[in-house]
Amino acid sequence: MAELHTLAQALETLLEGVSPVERETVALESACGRVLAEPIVALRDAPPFDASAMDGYALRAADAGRRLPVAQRIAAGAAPAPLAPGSCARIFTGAPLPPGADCVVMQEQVKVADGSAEIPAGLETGANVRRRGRELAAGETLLQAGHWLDAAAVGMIASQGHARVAVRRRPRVALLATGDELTAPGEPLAQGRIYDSNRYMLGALLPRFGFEVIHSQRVADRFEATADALGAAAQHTDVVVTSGGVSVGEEDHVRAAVESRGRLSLWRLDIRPGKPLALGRLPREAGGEACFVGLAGNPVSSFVGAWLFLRPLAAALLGAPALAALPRLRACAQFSERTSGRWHYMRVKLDHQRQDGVACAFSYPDQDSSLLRSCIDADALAVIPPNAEIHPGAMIDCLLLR
Ligand SMILES: Nc1nc2c(c(=O)[nH]1)N[C@H]1C(S)=C(S)[C@@H](COP(=O)(O)OP(=O)(O)OC[C@H]3O[C@@H](n4cnc5c(N)ncnc54)[C@H](O)[C@@H]3O)O[C@H]1N2
Ligand code: MOO
Repeated sequence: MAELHTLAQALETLLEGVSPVERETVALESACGRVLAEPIVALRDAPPFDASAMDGYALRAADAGRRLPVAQRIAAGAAPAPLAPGSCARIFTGAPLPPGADCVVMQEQVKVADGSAEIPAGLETGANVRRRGRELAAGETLLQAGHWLDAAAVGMIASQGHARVAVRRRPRVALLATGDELTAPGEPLAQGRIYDSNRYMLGALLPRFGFEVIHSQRVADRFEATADALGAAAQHTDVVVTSGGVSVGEEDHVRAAVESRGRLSLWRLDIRPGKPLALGRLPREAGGEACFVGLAGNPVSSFVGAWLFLRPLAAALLGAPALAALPRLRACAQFSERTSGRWHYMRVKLDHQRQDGVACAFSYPDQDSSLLRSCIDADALAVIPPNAEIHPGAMIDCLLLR
């Protein structure tokens, strides 16, 4: 029997020679979920001027404790005149402080009559003022290349006045589901057949990792059909992903098809689920190669394999090293498990409230790799070493599915 490879060996094989894809420029409105291709450097201080943090009155702190004439009214967006000593200005939240003023008092603390304001004593310089450059100084690096853009990052880029941003293009994937038993959802189900769920599950998961699924099809369990589909799928893609057909049965043609059209680099891992996972490369006629990832057909094997392999592959293709590894969390197991000679990746639900701030991990009761239901609501994979026995209360490593 062929040797079982470790996850680390497989990741090294998969990522060898993989470099980031080209860049493109996109409108900020569609930048969320994309990865920066170059750093964002602050063009200007943020805030760009000293601004009032309250609706109230701007003045010199040294003039506090007196009645001051209200010399001007400054709304947000205005360009104020200098403030003479011994006077104050009506001001609103977000409005620029007039030159000369150094603090703001909230209007609730001020009595106004006949055009002058009774200012309480004891105001400090800087009170209720958002200082220029408090958030960001011009020239400072706001975001590094490789940063995955979330809503906050998109907002910060907008706050610097950029309407477009340089990102990595989405790595392109072709998804092939092998299996004569597979029927497309929506079609009648004949005896002995099942609906194809992997192609839909993977088609939903991969865009979350940053991929663009440009091709998706079912492939019959025949060597020629599999080889032709693999060869064609590689031509315009960065990655070809298959599900099923990588095990040892006579109907499993994927490995032989990869060998005939490209090269198979590694097969079979010491993990459960996902043991028969296969990796390789498929050449493109125009030059270069597509990465090949053959996920085991059991739905959970495909799901777990995608998180363990396609997420780091996306990170490498996007030049986003921070996304390469799933975040780890120690949690307190609330279940028993005896592992085989393989590393088990159990689908668990975490409860962060349960035990003195320690997260508790609840496993789906039936961890068979055919049951995709075990992945619903799973927020982590509990990683249990080979030949181990886990009991409730044991502290275990979990990989967060995000
Ligand atoms: N004699 C052995 N048999 C098996 C071994 C082994 O080592 N020796 N390994 C088992 C393990 S572990 C797994 S995992 C599976 C994986 O096999 P394949 O990758 O070849 O997958 P298939 O045989 O094509 O399918 C397995 C299972 O999953 C269902 N499936 C496949 N594709 C889909 C899809 N798109 N949507 C929904 N369900 C799908 C398929 O109907 C099968 O039930 O092999 C074991 N056997
Ligand atoms: O590796 Mo299979 O994925 O155990 O069911």
